[in-house]
Amino acid sequence: MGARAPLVLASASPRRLELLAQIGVRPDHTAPQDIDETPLKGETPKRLVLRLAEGKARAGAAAQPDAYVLGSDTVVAVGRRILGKPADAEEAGRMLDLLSGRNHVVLTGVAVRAPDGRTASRIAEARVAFKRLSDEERAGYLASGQWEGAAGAYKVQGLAGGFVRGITGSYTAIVGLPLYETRLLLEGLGWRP
Ligand SMILES: Cc1cn([C@H]2C[C@H](O)[C@@H](COP(=O)(O)OP(=O)(O)OP(=O)(O)O)O2)c(=O)[nH]c1=O
Repeated sequence: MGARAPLVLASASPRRLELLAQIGVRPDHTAPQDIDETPLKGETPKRLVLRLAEGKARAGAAAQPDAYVLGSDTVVAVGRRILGKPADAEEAGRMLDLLSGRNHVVLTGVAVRAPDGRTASRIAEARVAFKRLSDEERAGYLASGQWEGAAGAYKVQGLAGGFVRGITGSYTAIVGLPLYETRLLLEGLGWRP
């Protein structure tokens, strides 16, 4: 047996590191990948999160081919719209207006590339019921700044937890890294801590 292969988390998200730590997985390092997250014309949310998760894993592997590389991507799908991270407070407000009083789906794609080049990926999702926001709640949430860096302009693990009436599916998919699927992928490709 050769030396143990390192694990690289191809992400800038501290939440993803925390989630991995929760199941005892500690990447040797993180390598954020700055890839274009714009959906292709007609692309479904599922295809988008898979493409981006695989793209992040592949880009990370280009820099470190001897490592296991983990990439993931989260979007919110409401009706036929796909919501990524808002660029500013104005866009965040528009996203909150779309979510207010409706159900939506959060999807996270996760991909692992092994040192031998095999890649495996999965999608996890959650259905989220969001309360109708009053003008005061909307303004207060925008002022909190917690919308920054979150798909759909909210973080269920913060103040917005108080807006969520119910969740069906994977909670960790909403926070950015579905732990069940991630564990299956790492184990399936032979990664060992
Ligand atoms: C809906 C929701 C999203 N999010 C976060 C998870 C993801 O980090 C983020 C979606 O953005 P992503 O583009 O998936 O990830 P990122 O930009 O944070 O990190 P990287 O691309 O480098 O891996 O939204 C929450 O933390 N809580 C929530 O309730």
